[in-house]
Amino acid sequence: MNEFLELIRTRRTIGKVTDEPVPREDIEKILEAGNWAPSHYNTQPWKYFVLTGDGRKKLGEAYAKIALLEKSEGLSEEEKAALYEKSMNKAFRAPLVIAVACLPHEDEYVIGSEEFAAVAASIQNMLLAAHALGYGAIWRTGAASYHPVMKEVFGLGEKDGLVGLVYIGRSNMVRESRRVSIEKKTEWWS
Ligand SMILES: Cc1cc2nc3c(=O)[nH]c(=O)nc-3n(C[C@H](O)[C@H](O)[C@H](O)COP(=O)(O)O)c2cc1C
Repeated sequence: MNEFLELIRTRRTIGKVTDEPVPREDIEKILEAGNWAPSHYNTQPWKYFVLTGDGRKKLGEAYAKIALLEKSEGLSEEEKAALYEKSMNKAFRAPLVIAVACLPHEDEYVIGSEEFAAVAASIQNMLLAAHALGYGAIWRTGAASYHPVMKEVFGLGEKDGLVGLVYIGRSNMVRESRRVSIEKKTEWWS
């Protein structure tokens, strides 16, 4: 148990990883961890898109299309091409990208925000599993991940949404992180 608590404590957001491919059996372990997250009414509203190799191209094209739509005003053709390439490369920052979407259940008793909370729990499980397996991982979002183009690329419906793009790979990167003390975050009522 102490080991598990240590794992939670030592997980860090790692944005720089090598190109070394992640074996399928490790990917499946990470997905399995995600799939065991809790969800109200056990709706399990998550959907995973596993992007490796050229499978990352569609994500790159989405980043590039969004960048051109949002940032290309006033740019020369050469600058637009550079912006396209830079944005496309974002999808290739790790050998494995797992896009995690929330597909909220339609039943009227299901609360939409809880569905997204459940998917966040699923992502945290995946980050911990990746860390346990010795990988570096980062949960990325940013304006592009909520853009209609991104939704279209992943075939998401109106009420669905991308909750995170989880980039995973081997890394030697060491990062420190800080937390506000639990005393400042906690009221004890007894
Ligand atoms: C919803 C969400 C979105 C995030 N998006 C990004 C992101 O786009 N880029 C990034 O560098 N980190 C992103 N992060 C990671 C946070 O920056 C990171 O968790 C925080 O700085 C604390 O660092 P630690 O995870 O190493 O403790 C995101 C985290 C969450 C929960």
